[in-house]
Amino acid sequence: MTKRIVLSSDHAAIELRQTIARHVTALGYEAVDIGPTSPESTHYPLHGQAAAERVASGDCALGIILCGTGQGIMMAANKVPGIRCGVCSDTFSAKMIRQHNDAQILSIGARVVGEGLALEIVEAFLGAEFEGGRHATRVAMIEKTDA
Ligand SMILES: O=C[C@H](O)[C@H](O)[C@H](O)COP(=O)(O)O
Repeated sequence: MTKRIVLSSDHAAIELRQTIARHVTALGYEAVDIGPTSPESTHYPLHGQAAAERVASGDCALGIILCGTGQGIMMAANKVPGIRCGVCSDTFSAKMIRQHNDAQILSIGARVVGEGLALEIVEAFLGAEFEGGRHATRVAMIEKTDA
């Protein structure tokens, strides 16, 4: 089955989010872009939580969220129980948040990284798998704080 990837952002990242959604589709995933589409100012917590809920419910396997810095929307997503989201501005971190932290959601700052790097960050995140082992022990320790 095609992996479903949810995408959302605030107003600061609409164009980059749409570019990433097209790239995700070209890579063979199903992009579930939940908007917004209007350039009007909006509130990143709404969009971070909405994407995180799609992942937490199992509707989507992974997520990619964006705001100006990637920070605010990441903070909002991480408030949803069971969600692990990291902000990445480099490909190494994007790979490692999958391999070591089992992050289901990648956050990117549209005012921080350019389009070319953002697409490479997305590929690094989607192309990596959780390694388990000692990392699973540590992720379980994070999960305990949700209980
Ligand atoms: O972490 C928050 C994000 O970077 C927001 O995208 C940013 O705060 C929005 O700022 P403004 O309302 O000035 O466009």
